[in-house]
This record gives sequence, C-alpha cells and structure tokens, in this order.
Amino acid sequence: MGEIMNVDFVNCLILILLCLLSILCYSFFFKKPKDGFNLPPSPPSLPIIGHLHHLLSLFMHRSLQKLSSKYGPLLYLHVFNVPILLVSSPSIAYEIFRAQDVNVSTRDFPTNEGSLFLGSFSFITAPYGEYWKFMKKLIVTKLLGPQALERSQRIRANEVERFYSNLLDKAMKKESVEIADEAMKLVNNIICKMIMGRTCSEENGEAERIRGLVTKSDALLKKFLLAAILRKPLKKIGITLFKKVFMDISLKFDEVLEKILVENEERLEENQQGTDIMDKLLEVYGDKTSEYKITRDHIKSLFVDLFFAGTDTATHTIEWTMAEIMNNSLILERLREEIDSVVGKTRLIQETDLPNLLYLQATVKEGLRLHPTIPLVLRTFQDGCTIGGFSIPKKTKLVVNGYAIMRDPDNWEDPLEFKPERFLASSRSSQKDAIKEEVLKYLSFGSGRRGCPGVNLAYVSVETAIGVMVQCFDWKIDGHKINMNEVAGKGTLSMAHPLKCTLVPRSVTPLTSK
Ligand code: HEM
Repeated sequence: MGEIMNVDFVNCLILILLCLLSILCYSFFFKKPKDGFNLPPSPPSLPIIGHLHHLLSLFMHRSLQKLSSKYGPLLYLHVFNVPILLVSSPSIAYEIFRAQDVNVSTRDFPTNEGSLFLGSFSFITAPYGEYWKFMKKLIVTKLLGPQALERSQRIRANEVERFYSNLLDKAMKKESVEIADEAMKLVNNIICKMIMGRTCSEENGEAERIRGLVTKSDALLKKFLLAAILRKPLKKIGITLFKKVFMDISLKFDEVLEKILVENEERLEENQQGTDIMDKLLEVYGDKTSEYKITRDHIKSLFVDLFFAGTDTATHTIEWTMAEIMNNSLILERLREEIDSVVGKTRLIQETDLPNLLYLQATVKEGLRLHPTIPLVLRTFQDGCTIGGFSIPKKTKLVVNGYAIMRDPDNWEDPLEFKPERFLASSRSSQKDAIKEEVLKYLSFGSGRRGCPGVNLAYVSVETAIGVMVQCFDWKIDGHKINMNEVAGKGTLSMAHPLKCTLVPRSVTPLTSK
C-alpha cells in the first residue's frame, strides 16, 4: 500500500512550486463555498492545495480508491479552489448518468490553442454542443456504428491474417514476442486502414510513425489530466502547464496527417473511392453550404483523437487479458475447447464466429473489468444540481472511479479474482447483462452520451486477437507466473513488466482463413 502514496520527482517539484505559488495567491483566489451549501463529506485536506497530493500519486486511481474506502463513496475534494466530486459507487454513478447526463456531457479539459493533440479542434475535448453532435453522428454512421463496422469487416479480417502470419513467423524462428508490440501493430493498422484506407499502410512506414506518436501521446496523458485540473488557478498567475510538449507532438502528427490528407484529396479528384469516413469528411470540408463548417485541423484532430483513444486502450486490454489467461491454465483450456468446437482446428477464427464464442466474450469482459485501461471517467458539471441528497455547485469536476467500482467487494464476488464465468450468464446481448450494466457496476467504456463510441470495434478487435493467440499457439514464459503489477505514473493502465513469450504453433500446417 505504501507505493500508492509515492510521487515521482517531477511531481514533487510541481507540488513544491504549487505550494509556494498558492501561498502567494491564496488571498486573491480562494473562494469558500457559499454558506448553507449542503456539500458531500470531504476527507481531511492540506491547507490551500487541498487534496492535490492524492492526484499527484503515481497510481491516482488506487490513491482515490483508498480515499473512498476510508471516507465513503461520494466525496467532495478540492485542489486550490477547484471543486471535485469523487464517485466510487454504482448507484451514485447511475443517478448521475441517468438524471444529469447532459449536465455532465462536457469534459471541460484545457485546450491548447492550435494543438491537434487534445487541443481546441478535438472531438474528445469538445463541449457538448452542435460540433460534438455533428461529429458524433458522422463517426457512428461512417466508422464505428454496427453497419459501418459490417462494411469494414474485410479490412479487419486482412489485418488479423497478417497478425497471425507475423506470430507464426516469429514462432518458426523461435523469436521471443512482446505481446503489446504485436497487439499494437494489429490495432493501429486496423484503425489506420478503417480511417485512411490504402494511404496508411505498414509497408510505407506511415502506420509505424503514427504508432510511435500514439505511444508518446499516451505517456503525456497524466500531464494532461494534471493540467486539466490546475488550469484555472495557474492561468490566473500566467502559467500554462506542459504547453510545449503538447505542441511538439501536435506538429509531428500534423506532418504525417497533412500528407495523408493531400493524397486523399488527389485520389478524390481522380474520382476514386476511399474510406467512408475520409470521403465524408473531405466532402463536408469542401462544401460551403454544409450544416457545419469544418477545417483541415478539425479533420486531423479527429484522427489524432481516434488513434489516441483506440490504440493504446485496446492494445493493453489484449496484453492484460492474455496475461490473465496464461496465468490460469484452466481458463486457457476452456477457451481452446470452445474455439476448437465452434471454429475447428484448420480454419482461423473470424469475427463472424464471435457470437458463438460466449466464453471468449466473457473472458475479454473480465479482462476489462479487472484492468480497465481508462480507470477514471472525467467530466464537469455545467450547472449546479443535487446528487445523493447533496448540493453540487456548478463547474464542479466529476471523477467516477471505474477501477474502484469494478473491484468493490460490495458489487462483485471475489473482485480480485479473474473469473470469466461471472459474465457467462450474461453474454453481450443478454437481458441480464443489460440490467447489470444499467446500474453501472461495469464502467470500462464510461457511460452516457460521452461514453466510448469505439466499444463495438474494441470488442471485436480484442476478441479476435485473443482468439487467434489461444487457437493457434502454445505460450512459454520465463518463470512460473506472470507479474501483474501496473506501471506507475501513467494516465492509462498498463503492465509494469511487458508480457514477453515464445510461441509454439499448435498445428504443423498453418491455419487457413476460409
Ligand atoms: C478496449 C478498448 C477501449 C476502452 C477500454 C475505451 C474506453 C473509453 C473510455 C472509458 C472513454 C471515456 C468515456 C466517458 O467519458 O464516459 C472513452 C472515450 C472515447 N473512446 Fe474509447 N475505449 C476503447 C477503444 C476505443 C476505440 C477502438 C475507439 C475508436 C477508434 C475509441 C474512441 C473513443 C472516443 C472518440 C472517445 C471520446 C468520446 C466522446 O468524447 O464523446 N475507443 N473510451
């Protein structure tokens, strides 16, 4: 538990600097909540900086989980004068997303002017309003909704075959495989191809450059979250945190994406068809009469959002789930039995097999429950309201700790055990599951209007990747058990010791895709 309160050196420096600045600024900026405000309970805090030290922890989600288990599931925190509501109970999360969904459908993240990475053109940081609604509709109909996914099935099937061939090649050469690297190639190629088609391929190196930038962006997430919370108090004294690092990454994304946009514009001029989403975005961009005007930066920023939100999340879900499977030989056996009986031993698993692979679906769901790659859902209350009988002032930040909720013994039997069976009675489409999810015990993809629009793509990509690995190979690791520790100091949840193994093909003849 001691590790939870560790803060790294950079964070310590920031903390000291902030303490000094805050003492200077205290009298100018600190506003007490109005008298008579029936605020939720608040745990002990430090003078002026309030609960900042909990947010600087290397494991923010666990530090907040510890706070909730000691002081309760609905807490009012503050960092300087920024109010934060911390929620760690499914019933309160349900109340918020049912009765206050529009009110909390804006994140209110700071937006670095001109940055393509979570900047002022971003869909993820956009306030709930006309632009967000316009883009959401476009994303669902042209990329991530069920019909759009059906149209792009061939793209994913090709990438899954390529994934299998890569692994087989490494197995034959007896090379060790880092699962996250292979999974990231698969997921990133899928997203690149679904968005940009042939102009973004593994062969011309574009996909690899984008992968490198996504990894860098992921490492910036914790800084971004910190800047989000401290933006207002620091702005008043003329400080903008981490602006340069965000602009650097933005410029690099711009270089790659501008080239791809130009190639697609040339293609359109020659009347060749591209991907649904690229063609639609370029059409709207060129249409002066369109209901919503978008710029090149809007298009590029949307692509950055999709790479950033979709690549690392799905990659680490594959890695965590595979590690759990390798640590549990009975689960591996049961998965194999199911895949062998539904798919057979000569044909490679495909997306169309997934509805019949209930234990595989349950295993992936359990991986996401125990290791949610985005452990905290962050929003802002635009208006004041009442939650759980307490008054919540307007502009209070909302932090829903999905990690804590999904490991709470009051919500889950044996919450720290990896037990896919718990989801068996409730496959993705069943009634029971819908009811369970309604009370928001399961928060891996967030909730409400701003919940993850990539959930279906995430499920099919992760399930087929795990399916291929289980169906086609035996896995050897160094040592007896895989170390399941989390890496420290990142915004997303990934493994501290990347999963490495050597593979042995289960069949002497390579599996076919037909
Ligand atoms: C296992 C994989 C994934 C996980 C665990 C995950 C999780 C999440 C979570 C927790 C949120 C925040 C939701 C909220 O605030 O309520 C989110 C938002 C988002 N996700 Fe995912 N996601 C995954 C895959 C994807 C994929 C594949 C894409 C698309 C390619 C995607 C695109 C997005 C976008 C665009 C948002 C922002 C939505 C908005 O602001 O309206 N995600 N995701």
